Amino acid sequence: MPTFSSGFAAKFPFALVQRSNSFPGHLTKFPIFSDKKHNRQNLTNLSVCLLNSRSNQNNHSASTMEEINGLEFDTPFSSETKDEFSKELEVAVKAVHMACMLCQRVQERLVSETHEANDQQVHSKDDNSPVTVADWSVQATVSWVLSEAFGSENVSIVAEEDVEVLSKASSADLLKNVVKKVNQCLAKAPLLGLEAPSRPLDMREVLNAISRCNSRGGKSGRFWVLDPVDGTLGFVRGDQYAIALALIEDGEPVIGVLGCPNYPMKKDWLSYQNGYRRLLSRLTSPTSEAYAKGSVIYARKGSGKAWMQTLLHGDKKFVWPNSARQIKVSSIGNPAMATFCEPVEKANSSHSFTAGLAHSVGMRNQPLRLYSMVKYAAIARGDAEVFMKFARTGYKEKIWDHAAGVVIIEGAGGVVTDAGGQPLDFSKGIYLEGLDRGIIACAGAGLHEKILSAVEDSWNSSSL
Ligand SMILES: Nc1ncnc2c1ncn2[C@@H]1O[C@H](COP(=O)(O)OS(=O)(=O)O)[C@@H](OP(=O)(O)O)[C@H]1O
Ligand SMILES: [Mg+2]
Repeated sequence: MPTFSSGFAAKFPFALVQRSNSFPGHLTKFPIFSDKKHNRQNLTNLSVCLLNSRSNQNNHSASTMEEINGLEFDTPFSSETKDEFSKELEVAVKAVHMACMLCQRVQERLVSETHEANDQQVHSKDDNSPVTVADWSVQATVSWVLSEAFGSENVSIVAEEDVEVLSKASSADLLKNVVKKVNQCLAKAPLLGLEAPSRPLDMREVLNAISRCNSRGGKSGRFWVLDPVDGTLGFVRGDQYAIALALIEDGEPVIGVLGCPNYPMKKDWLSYQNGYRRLLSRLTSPTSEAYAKGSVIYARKGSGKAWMQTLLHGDKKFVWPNSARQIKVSSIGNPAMATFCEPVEKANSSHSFTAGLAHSVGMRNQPLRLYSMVKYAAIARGDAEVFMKFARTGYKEKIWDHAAGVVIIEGAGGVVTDAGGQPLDFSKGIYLEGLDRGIIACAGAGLHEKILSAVEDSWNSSSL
């Protein structure tokens, strides 16, 4: 049910409301009141509410967009408009909420422990990238939840982690810790309306849940894609990270869910990279509104919408779809006002090339450097206008680092392509095969075109 601020009601005095699902159907004008009670009476049983904007929706002033972004909808999928993939979406969102709770707990400990204790929590994979107890625990938890909901024979998952390190004899304590975290997390399933296991899972069952995620993707059929902790560096540094889950059908991502446990409620806090948590706790009290952080963002392909929910706290129950708020990309099209985001690590994307591109299109703001797919979330929430990533030649982007983000940005009204303007191809296995140079996501088509042509102009003279 939407609620409206008095400012919004003054600007948009009525809503066009559709009584049936036959779009555009019979539209009726309903006055908008600034109090919940009147709107509730007015809008009960009405399935679609089209806001009567006096101006073009894509052309709102910043203050108007804030007000639209601030609308509370607690029924993104009403019973009358049940859509394809609605059960998949519901289960995926709930699984990601659970994963967020698990990660928050692990990160709290990681950042509060001594360096020596931390060394035992962070492990190295063969490629030297870091992995923590949270990566395996989230992968086991999400795999178990999806298998329970849809039957393990129907669930195919591509995910980042395997059980190689965990299965070594020297990893016995680590495995015990993972099993403990998974069981603690699954015990909370009833809070989300999901079933908890009838008894705690044992080591074998946890290892099975992790290694079940061994799909290699492909161009036909349905599979899930999971990055249990994206931005592991940010995670271990007490900074931004994300849990990313997507569903791919016949090579196309159809559902995207991003858990962003440290996404601050205030946009300004996003720019404090490194030591984000320390800074936040120094400047605000844990009870203040600014401290409140964390969201789960999701979208379903073709719905033209993206949604955001705040994280669960304490023993509060979650009743789907809980309180979801629609999010939209920024309406800023002028490069001089736009902000671009990019990976924190120079090794993951050329900062000098993106700085040159930004300068040539007239972007003047400092880049927002964020770990993980929180960058996709920032574009979808309207907190930045452009995301660019240009990895070194030879690096192959993985599908789990992008699938959820693409669905969400598109749902929020933005555009994501490679640097040649082609959609990302999720149908070729675990890599984004054929990716042309880099990834460019934008709030609007105008900015996107400008950056694509800047890439064409400067690529040959770059060292990439
Ligand atoms: N060399 C290189 N170039 C480009 N990308 C790489 C590279 N190495 C790894 N990765 C993948 O990038 C994921 C992290 O990307 P981010 O955008 O979060 O980078 S950064 O940490 O902010 O610098 C990271 O995801 P996680 O491993 O889940 O953290 C990797 O999948
Ligand atoms: Mg990743």
